[in-house]
Amino acid sequence: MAETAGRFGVGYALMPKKQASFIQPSLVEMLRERGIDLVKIDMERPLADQGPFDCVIHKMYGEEWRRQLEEFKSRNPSARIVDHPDDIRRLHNRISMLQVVEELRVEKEDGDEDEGTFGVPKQIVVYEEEGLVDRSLWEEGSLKFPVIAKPLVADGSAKSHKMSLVFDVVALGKLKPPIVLQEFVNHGGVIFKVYVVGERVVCVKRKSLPDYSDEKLGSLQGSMSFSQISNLTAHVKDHEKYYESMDSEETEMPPQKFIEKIGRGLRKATHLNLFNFDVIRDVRVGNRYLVIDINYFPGYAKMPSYESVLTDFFCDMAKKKEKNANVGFDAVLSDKKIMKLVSSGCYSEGDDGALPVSPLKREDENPIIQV
Ligand SMILES: Nc1ncnc2c1ncn2[C@@H]1O[C@H](COP(=O)(O)OP(=O)(O)OP(=O)(O)O)[C@@H](O)[C@H]1O
Ligand SMILES: O=P(O)(O)O[C@H]1[C@H](O)[C@H](O)[C@H](OP(=O)(O)O)[C@@H](OP(=O)(O)O)[C@@H]1O
Ligand SMILES: [Mg+2]
Ligand SMILES: [Mg+2]
Repeated sequence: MAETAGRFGVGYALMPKKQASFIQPSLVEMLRERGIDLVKIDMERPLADQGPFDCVIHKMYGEEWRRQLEEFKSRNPSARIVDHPDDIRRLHNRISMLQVVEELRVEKEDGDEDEGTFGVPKQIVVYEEEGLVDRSLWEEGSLKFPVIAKPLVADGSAKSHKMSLVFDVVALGKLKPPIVLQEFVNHGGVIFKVYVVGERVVCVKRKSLPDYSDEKLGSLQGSMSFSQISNLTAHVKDHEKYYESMDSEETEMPPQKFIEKIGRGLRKATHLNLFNFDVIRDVRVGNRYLVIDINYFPGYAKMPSYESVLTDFFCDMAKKKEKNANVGFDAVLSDKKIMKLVSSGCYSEGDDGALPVSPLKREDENPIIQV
């Protein structure tokens, strides 16, 4: 790797399809200009022998990979792992995935508009086939049809996205546990996909399943299968055009501050930096928002301005690294190093507090040790 002094190295471990969608030349170039080098990790060699990396990003699983990360971290304690397998694992089970939402509390601040409330749809998990025809589920009114049947395991496999909208008990009996039965909530045919990248929260609209009126339901039987209906899959080539069409969609966006508070609350609760969550607005209660899905390391390239959002994320990390490298030593960075930091592009003149120490500012305040 080229001269790394003053640069910030990011190693990535992604499956080929994910690498093709996420590591785009536009991202590599924008990062390079800001002093950040994206380097592919060779999965055939020990991670700890590669680098140097200030940060490792990944969407890989398995005990061997976890061991590699731990070995790398033990030899590079100041490097960041984004994100830790233990924190990602919670999202691989559709019950534990949404438990963090149920436990989340969001403070209403003075002056906040009436943002509404949030939660998750009613859902149960069925582990055995006999549980699928247990009349008590329906007689107590704990759930009502239609329900969405979702695989309990959300591990990124095609199988984990295979779902069905179930209209009656006969269709339930054909499902294969373990399975989550989640109440279908009419939401106006539009879903809000909320991308979180560190402190950044970006909400976009996507097409979703349509609403089902009572009379329509009266004529429906059995079930309807679908998969990744709100993902911008290959058939949507022109993302920009798609977003323009969705912008003209009259469904109102949720209050941005409210969504940001939920996104930042989930980030704090899960310790994750790279995820998105799907939100639907319950048409029965205009300002009731339900989180139905949380995804680790989603399709960021589908997010408008993904390059600059990801670049800001890595630049924030690079700034923190420089600050940490100097905190406690009252070090004064030489002008040369300051210039190198500024030239690396992650800092700009006048960044308030961005530079670890500013000799001019610090000298004004109090004598500090020269290094
Ligand atoms: N409780 C619900 N009520 C109404 N529609 C729902 C509900 N749950 C899911 N859907 C619809 O089904 C789609 C897929 O559900 P979900 O997002 O849970 O699946 P997924 O396979 O994890 O999707 P992704 O590609 O986002 O990972 C949603 O985008 C939405 O259109
Ligand atoms: O439209 P988005 O960005 O939400 O689509 C994502 C989807 O939400 C999941 O994150 C997928 O990952 P898995 O759950 O692991 O399958 C992403 O697939 P990927 O191949 O990009 O990782 C979708 O892009
Ligand atoms: Mg989803
Ligand atoms: Mg998902």
